[in-house]
Amino acid sequence: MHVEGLRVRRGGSEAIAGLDFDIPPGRVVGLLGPSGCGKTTLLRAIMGVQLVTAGTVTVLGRPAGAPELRHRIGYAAQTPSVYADLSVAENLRYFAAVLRAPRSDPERVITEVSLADQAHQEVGRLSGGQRTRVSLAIALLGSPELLVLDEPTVGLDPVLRQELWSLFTDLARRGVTLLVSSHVMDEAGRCDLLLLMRQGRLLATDSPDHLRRRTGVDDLEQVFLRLIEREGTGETTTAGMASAQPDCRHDSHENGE
Ligand SMILES: Nc1ncnc2c1ncn2[C@@H]1O[C@H](COP(=O)(O)OP(=O)(O)OP(=O)(O)O)[C@@H](O)[C@H]1O
Repeated sequence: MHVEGLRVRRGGSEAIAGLDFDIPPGRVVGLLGPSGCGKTTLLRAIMGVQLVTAGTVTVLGRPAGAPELRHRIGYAAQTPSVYADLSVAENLRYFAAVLRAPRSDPERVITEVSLADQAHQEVGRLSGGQRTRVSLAIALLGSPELLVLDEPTVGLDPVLRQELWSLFTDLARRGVTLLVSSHVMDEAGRCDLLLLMRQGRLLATDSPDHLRRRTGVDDLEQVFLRLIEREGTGETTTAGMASAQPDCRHDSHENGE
């Protein structure tokens, strides 16, 4: 994925104020930053559903929003788009048919998001965290090459969060690229690469380990604060827009971008 000179205006102000970065395939990439910093807007631009003021977004070698990308990208928005009056399995079967995903996919993805026990429950009667997982399961249908997930772990207990992050790492090992937004810093440490955003700009694009080394602090929340301080003193330019470093690679990368 390649983003260059991206600018977006929303509600009369600049939600994205000039972004440039690359995401190599087969990584778990965390998009982190405070509420309102532009994470959802960036994800929408990557999905091709956001009007942009300037810049280009290239996804899997095609312009964002190109029709042929529909079957190659899985997207779970922050607000789950699922049918409340259908069961989990019925929702999955419906979306699998729309996406022409393999017939065995609903069962597979229900297990992957740990919803097997709720498969026959109406979605409207599930908890918020369970509904989010239905949305995530839909994004996994058809085994997409890129998964774009907007805050998929909100409302989940630590055990489920851990399970989902293991699933993300597993998928990346199989060559899937994951872009996952979160404002929970303890999740940042699980990513191969972090995009740290603030007020529509990137503070840094780097692996958690490099960021720790660069700032001299271990806790990623403190790393973020350090980078903000440095930005105030004009030091962040070196904190840079580098792509993923060699030591944050997974073993296999089947998908070229
Ligand atoms: N529908 C909208 N109309 C106008 N402005 C919007 C709209 N949605 C978001 N914005 C503005 O765009 C900016 C970026 O919002 P965005 O939703 O991308 O942030 P975010 O980082 O995803 O926040 P959160 O973590 O709270 O979801 C904010 O200033 C917000 O007020």
